Amino acid sequence: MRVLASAPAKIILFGEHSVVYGKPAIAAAIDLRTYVRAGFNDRGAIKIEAKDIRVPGLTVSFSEDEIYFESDYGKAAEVLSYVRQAIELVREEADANGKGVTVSITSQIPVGAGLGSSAAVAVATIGAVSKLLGLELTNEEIGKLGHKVELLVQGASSGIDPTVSAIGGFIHYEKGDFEHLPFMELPIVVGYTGSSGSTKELVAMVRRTYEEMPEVIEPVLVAMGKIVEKARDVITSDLDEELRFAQLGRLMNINHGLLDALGVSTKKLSELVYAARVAGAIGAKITGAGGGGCMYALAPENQSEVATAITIAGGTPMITRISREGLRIEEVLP
Ligand SMILES: Nc1ncnc2c1ncn2[C@@H]1O[C@H](COP(=O)(O)OP(=O)(O)OP(=O)(O)O)[C@@H](O)[C@H]1O
Ligand SMILES: C[C@@](O)(CCO)CC(=O)[O-]
Ligand SMILES: [Mg+2]
Repeated sequence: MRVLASAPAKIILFGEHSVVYGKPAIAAAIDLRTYVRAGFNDRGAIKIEAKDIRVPGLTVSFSEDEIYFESDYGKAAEVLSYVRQAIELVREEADANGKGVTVSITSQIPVGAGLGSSAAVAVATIGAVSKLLGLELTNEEIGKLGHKVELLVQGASSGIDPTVSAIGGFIHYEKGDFEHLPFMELPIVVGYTGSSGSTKELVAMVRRTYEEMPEVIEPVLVAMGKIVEKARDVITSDLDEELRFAQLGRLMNINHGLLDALGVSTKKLSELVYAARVAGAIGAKITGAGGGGCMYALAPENQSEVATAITIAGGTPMITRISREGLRIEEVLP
């Protein structure tokens, strides 16, 4: 038997980092996906084939008649830890420890770019392997297992990324509980800096600053939580669209300033944010953990001008849509 599953990327509209401290956040699944194919092997081993991930530390040396491959095995294992933990958790749930499982991954999501590649790969792996092992899990349960994977690998995770990747759509999230917000088409442009940041390291960096000066950082996190509540009120209000976008844009700009204050912006991210605003976006901010990765801009009138400005500033623009669907079983073959 073989199973193919897919799970989407996400953007965090408001509330990244503060959500790790129990504050609310708003996120949406977007139409970039990670695909995981799972099957059995008879070696009793976990075998992972990850086609889109570069393994750091691989060295190949050539001599007259031999080719040597040398690899930093520690780093290779670390890079695959989300997938490995996901498979181990499902094998445990299914009482199938020791069962040989092979997974093969292909992904459209840039890695370490704030678009939830870690959550999508964990959720799609859990989806494919649970189906393979005959476990009946709801998408919500799979999101919770994805959260466990992120906690095991990163040490800290709010769970918002695996939740939105598993269930899809547009959500308000707080301490493990989520609520679907009314669906709205968001005229956004995502701008990718081309560099990556590790969520594990960025979350740990914010934690260190918080522990050094809680009296300074706590009010920043509280303000971020208030931004999210205000944004939810705007999204669910019956104000006309123009007014709603104008208010959301201002809230995005304030949220970006506070993320910068936490130290998770970079020169390039801020350049893309300002380039988008100058080109007419009504709001722009980092999305995800920062330290590189992506920003997004709200541009109801002029998505293509904003995309061009992001390109001129050295970024890669992506015009994406919200994905109503989360985890999807694409194919089950006997
Ligand atoms: N296609 C993939 N195949 C295997 N592992 C992947 C894949 N995509 C992501 N990962 C794992 O996820 C890690 C990146 O996760 P990280 O949380 O740091 O960034 P992100 O999820 O892309 O961004 P954010 O958490 O800010 O939304 C990679 O180093 C790798 O371990
Ligand atoms: C930085 C963070 O808030 C969002 C990463 O997409 C981490 C998390 O919520 O687990
Ligand atoms: Mg991640």
